[in-house]
Amino acid sequence: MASGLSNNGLVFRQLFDRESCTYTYLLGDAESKEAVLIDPVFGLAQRDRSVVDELGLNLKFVMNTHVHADHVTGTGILKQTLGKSVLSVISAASGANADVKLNHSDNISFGKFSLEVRGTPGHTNGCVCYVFHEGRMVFTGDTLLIRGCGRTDFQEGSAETLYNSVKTQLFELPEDYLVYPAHDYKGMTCSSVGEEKKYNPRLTKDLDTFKSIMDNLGLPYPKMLDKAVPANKVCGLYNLPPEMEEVLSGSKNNN
Ligand SMILES: N[C@@H](CCC(=O)N[C@@H](CSS)C(=O)NCC(=O)O)C(=O)O
Ligand SMILES: [Fe+2]
Repeated sequence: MASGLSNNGLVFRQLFDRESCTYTYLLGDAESKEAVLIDPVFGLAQRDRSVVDELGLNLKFVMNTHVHADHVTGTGILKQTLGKSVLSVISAASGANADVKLNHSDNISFGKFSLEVRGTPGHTNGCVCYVFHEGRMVFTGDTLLIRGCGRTDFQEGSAETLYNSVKTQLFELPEDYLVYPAHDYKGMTCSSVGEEKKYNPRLTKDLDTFKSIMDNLGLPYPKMLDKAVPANKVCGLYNLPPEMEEVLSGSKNNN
């Protein structure tokens, strides 16, 4: 195996979308070549596909942490271009369509590795985090951001539920576990459970203060909200904005 590609047999890449500031994560087993992709973005499906191909991996699962509101998922288009052996994955509680619908404490395996599913509602009802114990990492979606957390003012959001999810499901993990969120807006790439327990300006507060912070974030709604949520309930393949439909018909022609 070429050096620099893997660590203890793990292949790991953090990929970024400049438009929505979304992180997509590729995890693979260098031995069996099985891999998973977490939170892909529609417009970057070709990039993701190239990385997977160049590293000699075979995607087994394309997974989402939740129904995203700010971008269309790349799940459907990747499935369409890579074939039926690639399975889409999201939580059952999300209410979205997928090949595999996860529940709390399920496991997703790729080669000799596996991800533990933890239900972490609050940002949305169907949010889950993926804990990768072998790598001492957790993929937190929009539940826990670096020095922040997902907003709770749409998509069934509840500040109290999110607070309890973080405290019981994430802050109980070992402090050295690295935190990999679905977004960062300030150029940060990863954190750790210990750092967030100590420095997160929202989640170090008591519940009432947290609720008041969340009630006063004053964030504009994501520009894509009305288009992204319905599209993401069906793997990002239907009810797409016209410019994305064009990409999709292109991908069919290229098959
Ligand atoms: N400006 C962006 C949307 C930014 C935003 O609302 N981000 C979400 C995660 S995507 S659902 C969020 O929870 N942010 C929390 C925070 O504190 O920033 C756009 O228009 O797309
Ligand atoms: Fe979100």
